[in-house]
Amino acid sequence: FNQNPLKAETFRRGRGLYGSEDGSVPSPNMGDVGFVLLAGGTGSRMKANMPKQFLNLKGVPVLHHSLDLFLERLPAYCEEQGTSAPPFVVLVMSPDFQPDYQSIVDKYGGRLAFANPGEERQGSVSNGLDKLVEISKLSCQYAAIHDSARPLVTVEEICNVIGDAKEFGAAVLGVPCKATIKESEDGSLVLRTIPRKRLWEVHTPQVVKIDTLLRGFAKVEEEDLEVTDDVSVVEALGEPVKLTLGEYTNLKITTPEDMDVAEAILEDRKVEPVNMLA
Ligand SMILES: C[C@](O)(CO)[C@H](O)COP(=O)(O)OP(=O)(O)OC[C@H]1O[C@@H](n2ccc(N)nc2=O)[C@H](O)[C@@H]1O
Repeated sequence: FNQNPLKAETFRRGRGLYGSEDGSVPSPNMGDVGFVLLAGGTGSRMKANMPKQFLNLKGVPVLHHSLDLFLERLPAYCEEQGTSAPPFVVLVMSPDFQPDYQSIVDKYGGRLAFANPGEERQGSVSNGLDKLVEISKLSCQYAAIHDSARPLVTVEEICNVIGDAKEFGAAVLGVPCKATIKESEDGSLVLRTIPRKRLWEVHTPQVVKIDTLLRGFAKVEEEDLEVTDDVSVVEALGEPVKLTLGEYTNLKITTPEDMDVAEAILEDRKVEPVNMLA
């Protein structure tokens, strides 16, 4: 890599090796894509006095990074490209915090709506999806579900994953696993090692046809399956899910040290975080 700066750069950015040859970004029509932004967790692993989506990341709450992206930066990019912007964002948030965010909902009149969280992430997605179907009056064909705990996702990644969902019906951002992963039955002894070249760590947004998601949720409920992400319900139906190469930087804030890493990554970027409540 030292002798080949281009390859080193490609590797660092996670692009090119597995992604489009020329590194071009598609400009899919997003006029039929609704976003469900999940901010309904309690963040117990963070050991903070408030849920992690409200912690301060480079001057603004973690959640605001995604709100600004979905409500401002992505629509601006779509306009620049001459394509339709995503028309709706559903913000899944505890009723305890909704009054603090009502002014943003009012500001984006009709484009942004609240939904209440479920007990688990899956329940929050289901509530968000119902709200999206209600406010979009069936005009959205696709749902892009995003964890507010992933504040570093980029416009480029979103365009790529939406482009793939339009082609395959469902797509998920992810990166090839860097670590060797062991499976254990009892949490003590190794059962086996899963060949690393088959493993991907997946991120969000996960973009799925709404009608497929609704069918998948019905099946998951019927068979009492446990799912920790959204495309799992598509897998449960036996339908294809495209892996869209994302960036290693799209990390999920889970434990305190993730905040420092996220802050350092943001330092490197030109985007100035915006306080959406200001
Ligand atoms: C979808 C993936 O990101 C793919 O890697 C993960 O599987 C998600 O894993 P997870 O353990 O559910 O991650 P968490 O960080 O606890 O939650 C992800 C996001 O869902 C939201 N969340 C969680 C639980 C819940 N009842 N309602 C929610 O809206 C959290 O606020 C967070 O923004």
